[in-house]
Amino acid sequence: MSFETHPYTADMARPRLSERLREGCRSLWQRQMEHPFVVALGNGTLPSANFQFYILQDALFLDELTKTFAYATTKTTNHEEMEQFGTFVLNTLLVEADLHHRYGERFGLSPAEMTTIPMAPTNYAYTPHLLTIATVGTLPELLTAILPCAWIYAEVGHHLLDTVPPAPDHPYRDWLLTYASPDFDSVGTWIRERLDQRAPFLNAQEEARLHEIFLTSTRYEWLFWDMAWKMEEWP
Ligand SMILES: Cc1ncc(CO)c(N)n1
Repeated sequence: MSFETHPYTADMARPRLSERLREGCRSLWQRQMEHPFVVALGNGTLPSANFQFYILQDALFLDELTKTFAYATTKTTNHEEMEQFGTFVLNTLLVEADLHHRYGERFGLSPAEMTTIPMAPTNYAYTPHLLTIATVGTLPELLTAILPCAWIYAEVGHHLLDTVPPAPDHPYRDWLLTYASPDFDSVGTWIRERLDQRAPFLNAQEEARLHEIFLTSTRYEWLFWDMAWKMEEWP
């Protein structure tokens, strides 16, 4: 029986699954906002070498995130979901890649040149975490693995914009406006809705696995800021 036809019996007193997942790593979420890379990105003091490192790594990351969304289309027969995952594929390529290419241009790099840079260690570990779940995991597992990407960036974007409204000449203004936008919020909101809708059909073991996956992705999101702050290198 599919989740669409099964009666949805939400326990109103209990926080939603997505809230429980975030609550499980609350302090690490808070530490994302306080990471020196994030703070400096927000107030515009981040050295351009760090931002350049970050954008180049993130362009590589987004290619793998696009593939993860593409795999998601194969894990559902619900047309609305298939369409939304397809939209995420396109938007990741068009909206975010456009942002990256504009920054790439500022650094004098063409889109092709941007992909010749090798992945730094953290990126090289994070992306297979997503792709493994995308290929062999269930749809709730996939949704959980990508949720911190969407949710943390929206929270970071809003947090930074609220803390220091960026001046017109803020060097990272476009980045801040992209991730603090209602369009970007809707990505995380939609993923949470779909996951929460499936929550009543998961057993304790399956839910425990989701906590593990969510924590791992959240850890990698923190490490990604840290990678760019330290301009992480291979030995
Ligand atoms: C590492 C990382 N996580 C999440 C996002 C948001 O899409 C991004 N651009 N990069």
